[in-house]
Amino acid sequence: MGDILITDDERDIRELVGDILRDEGFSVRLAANSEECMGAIDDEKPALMILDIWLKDSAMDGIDILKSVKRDHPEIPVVIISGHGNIEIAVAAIKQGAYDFIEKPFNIDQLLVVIRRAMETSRLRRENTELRRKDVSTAEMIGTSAAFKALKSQLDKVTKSNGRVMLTGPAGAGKEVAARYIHANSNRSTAPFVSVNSASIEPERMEEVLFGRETNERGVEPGLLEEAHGGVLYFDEIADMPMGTQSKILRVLVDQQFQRVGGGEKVRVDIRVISSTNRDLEAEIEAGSFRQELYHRLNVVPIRVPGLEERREDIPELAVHFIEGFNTSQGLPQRELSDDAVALLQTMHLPGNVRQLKNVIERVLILGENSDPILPRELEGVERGETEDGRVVLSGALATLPLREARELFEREYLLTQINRFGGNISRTATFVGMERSALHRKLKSLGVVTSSKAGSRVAHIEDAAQAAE
Ligand SMILES: Nc1ncnc2c1ncn2[C@@H]1O[C@H](COP(=O)(O)OP(=O)(O)OP(=O)(O)O)[C@@H](O)[C@H]1O
Repeated sequence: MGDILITDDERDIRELVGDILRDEGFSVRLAANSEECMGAIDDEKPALMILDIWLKDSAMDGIDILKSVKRDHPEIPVVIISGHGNIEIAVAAIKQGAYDFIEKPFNIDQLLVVIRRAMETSRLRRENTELRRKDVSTAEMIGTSAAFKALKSQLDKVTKSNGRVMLTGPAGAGKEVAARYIHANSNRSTAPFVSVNSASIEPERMEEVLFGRETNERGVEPGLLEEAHGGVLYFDEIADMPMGTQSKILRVLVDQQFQRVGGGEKVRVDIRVISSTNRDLEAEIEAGSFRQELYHRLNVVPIRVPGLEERREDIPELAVHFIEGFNTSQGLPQRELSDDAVALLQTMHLPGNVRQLKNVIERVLILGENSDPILPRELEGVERGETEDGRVVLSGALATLPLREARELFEREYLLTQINRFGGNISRTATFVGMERSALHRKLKSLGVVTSSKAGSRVAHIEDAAQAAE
């Protein structure tokens, strides 16, 4: 967080305010006239300004400085100090965008209250802008693989309806992104998208958070259900919802109304519910930890979000998207990816899916070298099974096998990964691995690797495993 810039031509006042704010834990800079003040802003943008209206021996007075700051840095809150009886000027300053004003001689407690409030308002404003930005970017769905196109066309079919959707798929695969996509393309897009992370709310507070509260002292405090009115309520990992809350949500879905905690009146809301899980809810029902009836109510349109494993072709496009995103949002370097780095990303084990890919990219941009392009060595060695000096680490199983079997095991894993990386396309795989197409076919056959269609894209797997699954 930046500091507070105090501009006052009266040395005693400027130093006194400075000392008090320092004692309160703020860092401060002092300016005696308009030149020092503008110079200090150019050096480093302050988090807040305290500005005297009358400045002796200055090219600009306080109002001129205020106008210039509001034009160039509208986000900096400015608190004006005005002389006693200068109310009109103070009001004019507020019209020019000052956050508040205090009159001389002022009481220091009063000044501290105004400063704290101004800091808090500006923090909330920043967070809001951040959230809006996040909202827009999370509604973006990047990917062109067959599996991803199949997902998108399923999502497109449900945007216009009001049907409850249950998104399933592994952690970090993009279930929330898919839910936001439905919302952004539906006729509810101008109403809120409210996300409920069932795991992060303490079970005993769950009902208050969802349904809101009514007390004599504080009146009505709306919950997330009311906040989502007209829009979408997204239950992230629905399996984490406590059983008691599950019954209450079920009742809301049946009755279309509910009561706030401590309240008597029935509240009606118009919400579309989208939920997600990476667990097997049918097994949770069997185990008695999820209500069957709620499952049926929520699972009207089930949609599976494929893990990154099934759409490795999307990795280059996603990686570039994240590099650009981190450049815009955090000013991280805009770097190119070398072909080898792309190949490595596409073959890496990424159990955390798109989220993990995003983290890998962020880490490289923060910790990596500052030259172009990004090289494979920057993408942590351990993730490709190598030690720092580039030697391959043998897994326990591999190390105990004779060479021929070990080589077979390696070849099978290697080719499976490569085929999946190229979306099941044998010609492209053959070119990359440096084999004739027909030789590759023979090799795959001898290793028992087959390809088949899954969710619209071709995936490779081991023959026996496929048969076992059927
Ligand atoms: N298709 C996509 N395009 C761009 N970014 C994506 C895409 N899919 C996922 N992401 C990004 O990956 C991260 C994880 O996505 P998201 O939170 O939607 O996953 P999730 O499946 O809901 O995860 P969890 O199960 O852990 O809640 C987010 O930062 C999101 O922005």
